[in-house]
Amino acid sequence: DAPPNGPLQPGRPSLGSGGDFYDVAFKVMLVGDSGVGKTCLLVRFKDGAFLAGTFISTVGIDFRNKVLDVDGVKVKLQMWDTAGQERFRSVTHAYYRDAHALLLLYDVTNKASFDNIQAWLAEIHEYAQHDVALMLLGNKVDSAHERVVKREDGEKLAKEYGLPFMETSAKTGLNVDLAFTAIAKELKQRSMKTPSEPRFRLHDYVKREGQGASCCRP
Ligand SMILES: Nc1nc2c(ncn2[C@@H]2O[C@H](COP(=O)(O)OP(=O)(O)OP(=O)(O)O)[C@@H](O)[C@H]2O)c(=O)[nH]1
Ligand SMILES: [Mg+2]
Repeated sequence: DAPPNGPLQPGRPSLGSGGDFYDVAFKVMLVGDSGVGKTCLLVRFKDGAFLAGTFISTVGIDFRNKVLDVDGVKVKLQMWDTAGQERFRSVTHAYYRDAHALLLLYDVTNKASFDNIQAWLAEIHEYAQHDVALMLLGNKVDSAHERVVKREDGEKLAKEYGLPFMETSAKTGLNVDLAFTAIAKELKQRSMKTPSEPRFRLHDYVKREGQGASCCRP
């Protein structure tokens, strides 16, 4: 139900089919290995809750909407929660093309999910728009004892590919709102033709606002 993302018309919000008013809408897709916490991250952001207990793997693709107020502009994020399982890959490939932003997740307690990031990036390169807004997230940082991927490893990989990076926890909520807000700010800025406004810098914003281990480094 998202309208085409034409120029903003403040004061003339669109009415979504769910009865939600918004000025501009974007599609954000979550990708990464099965079990890294994509669905939990989305549920945490949307409902402020954590899905503990039995892991229910996503089948195909799922949708959730949320309207955010970004500096006085109502930004609707239509969020696509993809299945990480290999057997659904052909289903999710079809959605990449329409995504304005991608959140690429790995699980800091699962080395394989981190090692697979490069394969995910290759897939993104193949199927997504070349200018898609992309952010790397290392999830489950609440599980300190099970951690096998160091924060520095995530930072290094992100730097190598020029990606903004944060560690998150769907369980505690750490940096979850921030990740989606940062993406919304970036997309809003890109869609607005106001050269007078200082350019929003996703990298700097995430670095400045992100919480976590950065507090403890020298
Ligand atoms: N400790 C901890 N557990 C988490 C976190 N996020 C998710 N989990 C757990 O990890 C498991 C997988 O989470 P999901 O969100 O369903 O994973 P997914 O990436 O959507 O997996 P697929 O749908 O198969 O692609 C569940 O048992 C969650 O409870 C987190 O931040 N911390
Ligand atoms: Mg899922």
